[in-house]
Amino acid sequence: MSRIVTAIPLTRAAFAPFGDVIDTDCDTHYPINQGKCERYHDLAKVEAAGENARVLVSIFKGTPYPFPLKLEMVERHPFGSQAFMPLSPAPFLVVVCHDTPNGPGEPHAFITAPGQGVNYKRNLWHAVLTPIGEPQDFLVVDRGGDENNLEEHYFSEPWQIRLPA
Ligand SMILES: NC(=O)N[C@@H](O)C(=O)O
Ligand code: NI
Repeated sequence: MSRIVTAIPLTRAAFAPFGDVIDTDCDTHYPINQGKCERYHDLAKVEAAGENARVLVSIFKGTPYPFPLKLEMVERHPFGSQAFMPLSPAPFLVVVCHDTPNGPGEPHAFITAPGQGVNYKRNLWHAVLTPIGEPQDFLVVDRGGDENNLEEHYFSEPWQIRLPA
């Protein structure tokens, strides 16, 4: 079986089983501040569970990866969601897997549009933050708390993730 996956453009519909797309292409927006600001409202479901759970807001300064990407590992966060919102208008790679009785299944790869972010559902298998071509900073919203919130899975054989032509 080929272990090559080519990324497709990120859309709300395609990503819905995995989490939320964070962008302004939505109908949940309305003016605030006497019309001087437009609020794009409630774009992602933030989950934070466990003892002393709280929501964290952080900045990740990501280093780009070479492509095609050699995907050896995916991870998940059993106690919370994780959102990545780029602070610069460049695409990045999103790779997610459904869980199976034998661990993560085949990777699904998406390339974001410039300015699009994602929110991974709680306990979703995903590749680590993967900028493309240049360093990129992200605002990250995820969970803090007492329990260990990181589980890693190393594939028996790596996958190759390609960018669209
Ligand atoms: N470990 C960490 O904070 N980052 C990862 O969860 C990631 O998804 O990049
Ligand atoms: Ni993560």
